[in-house]
Amino acid sequence: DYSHNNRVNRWNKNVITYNIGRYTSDLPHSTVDSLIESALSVWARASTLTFVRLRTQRADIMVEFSTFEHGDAYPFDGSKGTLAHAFGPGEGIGGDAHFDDDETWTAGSKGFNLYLVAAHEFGHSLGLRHSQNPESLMYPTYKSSRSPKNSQPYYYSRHGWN
Ligand SMILES: CNC(=O)[C@@H](NC(=O)[C@H](CC(C)C)CN(O)C=O)C(C)(C)C
Ligand SMILES: [Ca+2]
Ligand SMILES: [Zn+2]
Ligand SMILES: [Zn+2]
Repeated sequence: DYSHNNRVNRWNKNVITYNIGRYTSDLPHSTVDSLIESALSVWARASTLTFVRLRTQRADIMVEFSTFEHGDAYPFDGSKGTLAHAFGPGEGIGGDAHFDDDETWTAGSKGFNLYLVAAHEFGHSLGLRHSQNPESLMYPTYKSSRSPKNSQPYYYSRHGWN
């Protein structure tokens, strides 16, 4: 299971902060910023959560691109294979989302679509596990064919958020 959940499985607040650290060189910073923001808005729409971006302070969700060994117990594996991972809600590394920068990150259908992968990772950052439903955003395998609109997480509408 790629969501390295710690024992807490929900944030105990509705305003979650995020901070984008090291960027990928595959895309302009502004494009990365907007794809990350769009991926978070998917979850904001499906819950009562609000996401606030911080620039200098440590945030609940630290977003970074890195390769191989990068300071946690889950080193990346070069091109292909694992694309990213994220930690369940909690202090410190809890909530953080890391993207393997040995992948080619795109805003379109080439390489790996950052919006789709980020939406999946932020699901873990909010405490969600994988779904066996191939149409779900939380399906464990990347599928570029998934159109963002029909992968709206129905989770909260069925289970509620708080
Ligand atoms: C193309 N490679 C894959 O499909 C790989 N899957 C992933 O990298 C998952 C992320 C995707 C679903 C965005 C890892 N994960 O669950 C993170 O939370 C493998 C299935 C090979 C592990
Ligand atoms: Ca990889
Ligand atoms: Zn996952
Ligand atoms: Zn990591």
